[in-house]
Amino acid sequence: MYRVLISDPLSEGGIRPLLEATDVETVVNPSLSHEQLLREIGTSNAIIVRSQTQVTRELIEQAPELRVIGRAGVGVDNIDLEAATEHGVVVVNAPDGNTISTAEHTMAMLMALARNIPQAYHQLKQNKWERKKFVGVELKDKTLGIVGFGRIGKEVAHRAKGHRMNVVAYDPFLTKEKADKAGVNHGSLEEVLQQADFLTVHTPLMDETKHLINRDSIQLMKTGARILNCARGGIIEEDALYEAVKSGKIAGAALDVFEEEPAIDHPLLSLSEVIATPHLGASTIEAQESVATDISYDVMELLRGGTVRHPVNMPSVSAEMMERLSPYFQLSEKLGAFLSKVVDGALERITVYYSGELLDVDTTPLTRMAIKGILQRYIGNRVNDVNAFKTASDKGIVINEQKSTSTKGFTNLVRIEIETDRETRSISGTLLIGLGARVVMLDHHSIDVVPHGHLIVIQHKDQPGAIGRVGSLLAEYEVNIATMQVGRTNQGGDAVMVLTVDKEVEENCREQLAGVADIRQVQCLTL
Ligand SMILES: NC(=O)C1=CN([C@@H]2O[C@H](COP(=O)(O)OP(=O)(O)OC[C@H]3O[C@@H](n4cnc5c(N)ncnc54)[C@H](O)[C@@H]3O)[C@@H](O)[C@H]2O)C=CC1
Ligand SMILES: O=C(O)CCC(=O)C(=O)O
Repeated sequence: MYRVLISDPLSEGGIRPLLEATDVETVVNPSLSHEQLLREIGTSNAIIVRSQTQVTRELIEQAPELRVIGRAGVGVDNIDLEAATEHGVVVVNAPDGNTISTAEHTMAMLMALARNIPQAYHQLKQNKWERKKFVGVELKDKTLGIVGFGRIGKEVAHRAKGHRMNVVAYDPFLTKEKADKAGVNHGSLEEVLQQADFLTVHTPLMDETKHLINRDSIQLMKTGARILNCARGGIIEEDALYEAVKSGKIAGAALDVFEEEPAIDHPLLSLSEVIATPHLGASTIEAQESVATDISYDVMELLRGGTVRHPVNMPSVSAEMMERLSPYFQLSEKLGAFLSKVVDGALERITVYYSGELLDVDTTPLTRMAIKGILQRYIGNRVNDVNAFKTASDKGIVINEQKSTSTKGFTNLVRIEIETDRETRSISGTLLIGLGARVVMLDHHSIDVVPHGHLIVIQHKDQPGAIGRVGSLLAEYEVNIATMQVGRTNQGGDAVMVLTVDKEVEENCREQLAGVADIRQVQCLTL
């Protein structure tokens, strides 16, 4: 049974899949104190939040069972991604469901800002019929500068064009060609700032975007321009905006978000030119139902061992690529686990080679599984596919990935090589259609072994009688041999025997096997 904690208000309809799942216990409590939250997360396998709950390192460290943090929305700046990754916790968001609502909210703010609607409404409610004071500006033929041309930025552009505005956008991923296709002008950040009558930001809040719009950038803007922020507080430097509005450089601002929320008694709110909403961009029935449904499905999918569409702290793989790669996940992990259990010494370097069908695909997810398989021997399930690379690099292990044209006659081949301070060993495996994973080489010996169950790997000298002696000894310990493979380089030379047996081999038995003439090393492993 999985335990999922929902600590922010989420649409009831949206979380129905979770409430109805027979393998999930869902705890919904959006008003937990900090102490209660620490206690509740301690036994949860997943937590789902919006923007209120701060998923801090402290919280993550209190949650030994936590596997997933689900964000019902886009921004993940309230989640300590580094701590989540370090602890192998997958962070997943639901970025599609609130795009339209946030773009529509931005347009509502744009129009309200241009026509002073909140201010005029406020006066009228106080029985003051003021008309002269609230003369606005038209949007038609004005330039809307958009910083951040992702999902929301694009939807805002589309709507602004409906108002016959000129749109100029800046985004590091926006090329002139893409801008032409979207019917907007492409500019540098400086150009967007210089040309905008209205400037709206739609980037995530990250180190690179913190105070992206600051005193210096505001100086580049036209006097009398207006600024909107329906993305995140902190993208615009609040003190600089305050001064710019106060001085008349900026004619007005519309803010849905603040550096610190809830924003109560905020200096910007004291300015009549500043209109504001309390982080309502995504607050529509449709958006809330949509993000809650998306995140409920993805959290359940992850807990059940599946894959998700929008992982935040691991690279997302397209559905098509996932279909091609997923059969190799187990092969890579098992090869890694196998090799880690026979290699001796402190790990220094892991190199994974791919060939055949795997030559032209991004094999990073397979390397991640291989590393996970290897490191599990040393740190158990503290390593997983989220933190595999980070864990390896924290331990000073160098990871290499290489494509190779050497297929050894197989349609696909994964070869892992581990270098330690004592030796270098390698294993190769392939995926046989309809038959599954096979180990086809251990070091330079050809074998054919299913990487599963209890295995005995014996390094020996190729001499008559070696196999018989091993068989007799195992029989004495009532260990039944299921399969046996022998690989050798040349007659009378080094050889390897890999046996699959029906039960775990006792240490006594292993020691006696190791004492048999011509046997150099015996290793027992379970995969
Ligand atoms: N007010 C609200 O309730 C809501 C706010 N948001 C905020 O809006 C943000 C944007 O959401 P989406 O459009 O869905 O995200 P998105 O990921 O589709 O788009 C963000 C864009 O910002 C661009 N970007 C990143 N760094 C940049 C930089 N230095 N300069 C210019 N562009 C940069 C990215 O390349 C990307 O194209 C979210 O990160 C979230 O913080 C999202 C939903 C609701
Ligand atoms: O959950 C909310 O209402 C906030 C939405 C938001 O800011 C986001 O999705 O980034």
